[in-house]
Parts: sequence; structure tokens; C-alpha cells
Amino acid sequence: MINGLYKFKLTLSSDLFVGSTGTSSEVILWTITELINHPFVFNKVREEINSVVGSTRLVDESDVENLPYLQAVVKETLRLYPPLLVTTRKCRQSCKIGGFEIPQETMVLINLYGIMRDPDLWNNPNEFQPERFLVSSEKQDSMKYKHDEMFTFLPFGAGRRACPGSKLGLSMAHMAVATMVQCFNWEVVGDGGENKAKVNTEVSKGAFIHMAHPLKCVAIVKFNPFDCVM
Ligand code: HEM
Repeated sequence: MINGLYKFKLTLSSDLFVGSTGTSSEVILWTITELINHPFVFNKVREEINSVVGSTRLVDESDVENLPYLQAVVKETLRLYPPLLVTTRKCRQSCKIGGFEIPQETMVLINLYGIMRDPDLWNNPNEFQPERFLVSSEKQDSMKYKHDEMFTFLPFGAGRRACPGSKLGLSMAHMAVATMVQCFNWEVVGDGGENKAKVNTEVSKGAFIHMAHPLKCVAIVKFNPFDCVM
């Protein structure tokens, strides 16, 4: 028989495992996809990494704070492709939303994907434009910016039940993408090396953001950090 503490540990472990692995790998997959589709952005990320890291060592976690463009690229990917498309909340009291009466205790679905592609909140909402997140640190630290982001940029949800692993998830995504850009060129299978083929970014149906057509590409070594230490 499963006792209470064991059941709690099992649920916690599975929550952490399911909540952390799938989400982080989706962000990495979608970021590489958008970078393949936007070679100009890809080159800008690589130039930023080269200018900060140089050409003799692998990018490191401590470099990320000096890579604002890389951070903007991952943020823009999270806006367009939040791994969890919706989240849920139970209404603690009756309320009215958009003219609809919502009785107390009703479970509501919050469309994170829809909010982050809402044309009333974002310019060119369906376009991949990392520059929209390149704002000065003063602006980012301002109360207004933080307040606006809390209601518009929601890949990690919001409030008391927001994702507790957001910093770890972001850190993994930054490091994985930075390494993949620094060390490899990426070619879509069937491209013939011309770098013109686009990856199909259609999203499959469901609560999670899976690609409807799997990404098929080849990694070609550009920089081998092991050559430097030999
Ligand atoms: C980029 C990666 C990740 C994304 C986009 C993401 C996204 C989310 C979202 C949208 C929620 C629901 C929040 C809400 O309803 O307000 C959530 C909850 C959660 N996430 Fe993440 N997550 C990521 C990585 C992680 C990691 C690395 C961990 C653990 C190490 C984790 C653990 C959890 C847990 C335990 C919850 C449930 C929190 C609760 O119900 O109070 N997540 N995540």
C-alpha cells in the first residue's frame, strides 16, 4: 500500500520530471527552428557569442549575462511557442470576464499562447522579432515594465502558482542554444546546402506545443572546443 509520504514524494518527483524535461527541450527545439528560419538572427547570435567568448573556448554559464541578444532570442521563442499553451485556475469568487458571469469554484483555462499572440498587446504578434525584447536595463527594472510583462509575457504562468523552475529552465535553454550556435551550422535535410529551406513551424493540436512536422536537420561542426585543449 502506498503511504501518504511516499505518494507525496512520487507526485513531487513526477511533477518535477515531467514539468522540467519536456518544457526545456521544446524551448531549445523551437529556438533552433526559428534560428534556422532566420539566418540573419542566427549570425547575430553567433557574432555576439564570438565577441564575448572569443574563439578559443566553449561558451559558459557566466557568459550569458553578457549575451543580451541570445536572451532576447530565447524570450521571443517562449512568447511564440510557450511549451504549455494553457494553464488553469479555480475562481475563488464569482466574477465577470468579458461579459460572462463566472460562478465561484469554476475551473477556467487561461490561454497563454493566445495572450502572447494578441495583436492588442504585441506589434506584429506572429513575427519572430527578438529585438522587441532588447530594452535597456533601466526600463526592465522599472515597475511599469515589470507590471506590463506580468500580464502579457506568460510562458511561465504568473502569481503564486507560477513555474518554480523558470530560472533553471531559462538557464538550460540559454546554455544549450548558445553551445549549438557556437559549435555547429544547421542545415535542413533536403536543403542541398543552400541554406534556403524553411522549417515548417505548424503546431500540432493539444495542450503542449509540439511540432506538427518534426525538425529534420544536420549539424555541421563549425567550432570544436576539444581541439583547443589538445
Ligand atoms: C523553459 C522551461 C519551462 C517552462 C516554459 C515552464 C512553464 C510552466 C508553466 C506555464 C507552469 C504553470 C504556471 C501557472 O499555472 O501559473 C509551470 C508549472 C510548474 N513548473 Fe515549469 N516550466 C519550465 C521549466 C520547469 C523546470 C526546469 C521545473 C523543475 C525543475 C519546472 C517545474 C514546475 C512545477 C513543479 C510546476 C507546478 C507549480 C505549481 O503548481 O505550483 N518547470 N511551468
